[in-house]
Amino acid sequence: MANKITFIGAGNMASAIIGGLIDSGVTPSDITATAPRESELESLRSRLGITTQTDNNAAASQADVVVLAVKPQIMREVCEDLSDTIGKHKPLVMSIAAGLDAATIDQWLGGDNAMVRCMPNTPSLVGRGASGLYANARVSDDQRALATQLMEAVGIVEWVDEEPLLDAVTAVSGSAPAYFFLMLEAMEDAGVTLGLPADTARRLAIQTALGAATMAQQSDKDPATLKQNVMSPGGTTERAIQHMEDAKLRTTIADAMQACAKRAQAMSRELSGH
Ligand SMILES: NC(=O)C1=CN([C@@H]2O[C@H](COP(=O)(O)OP(=O)(O)OC[C@H]3O[C@@H](n4cnc5c(N)ncnc54)[C@H](OP(=O)(O)O)[C@@H]3O)[C@@H](O)[C@H]2O)C=CC1
Ligand SMILES: O=C(O)[C@@H]1CCC=N1
Repeated sequence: MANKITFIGAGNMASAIIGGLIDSGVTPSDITATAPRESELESLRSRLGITTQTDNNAAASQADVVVLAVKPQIMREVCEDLSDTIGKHKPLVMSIAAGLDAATIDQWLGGDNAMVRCMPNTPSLVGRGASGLYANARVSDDQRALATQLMEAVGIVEWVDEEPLLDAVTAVSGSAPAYFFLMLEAMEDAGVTLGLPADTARRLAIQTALGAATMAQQSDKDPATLKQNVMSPGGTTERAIQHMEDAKLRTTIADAMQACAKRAQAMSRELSGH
């Protein structure tokens, strides 16, 4: 990938994608990241060898792809400040912000931009990311291929044809690493209550999560069948799963994901004003 990529914002999500891109073979000097504080950039520069800048416009003016990776709440201010530079150079603009639609960001950038909205997740850092992508009508086939290539360097890519579906992607994968981390926390705590040392419980729970996800990915059986295969009639797993069903764990998960998608929609209304 010989394109110059600039990340506006160098926090958790940008550094996860950048780390994954470098591991996948992208030349560090082709990547620039910006943030207001030199102290935050210094550690990224020394750890990853990328170029850093505190000046968003200077960084964007060099780029074929500008990835907007700041918090949604400051996106307007950042975009309005970048609008002249983006208007002049017309890079492909990718936003990874939750709940901010492409048309609003395009308008803040001055309009008529090729925009890809992307909902990535933090496992991008280890090449196991999952990203949902949506392109506006100005994105060319080559730019679409470039966005795919960029995010496939750090995981899998699923394109959606309708932009609101990105709120569903946020619920299913963008926010979802946190659901699994919560499960790991709870399993470690319960393992300790049952008498295991914390580090032993943590290692066993993590390996089991990895093993189950790998089986689900590689098997031709669906998750329900794989679950059934662990459950001997009258055995231990059946008792555990029955407890989860009685406690309405499925409903809790469904409600949590609805709340996640609704929050993305509400953020969009709050921040775009429509
Ligand atoms: N974290 C996640 O799992 C995911 C996040 N996202 C989206 O990614 C975006 C970033 O989230 P996340 O990485 O978690 O947030 P962080 O707060 O970790 O990162 C935001 C970055 O933007 C920098 N920043 C602040 N103001 C400016 C500015 N004016 N110009 C340039 N950079 C600036 C911050 O610097 P400083 O620290 O100095 O303020 C920081 O480096 C959000 O829009 C979020 O919705 C999407 C999917 C998953
Ligand atoms: O919590 C958030 O708002 C961001 C978006 C998806 C994951 N983290």
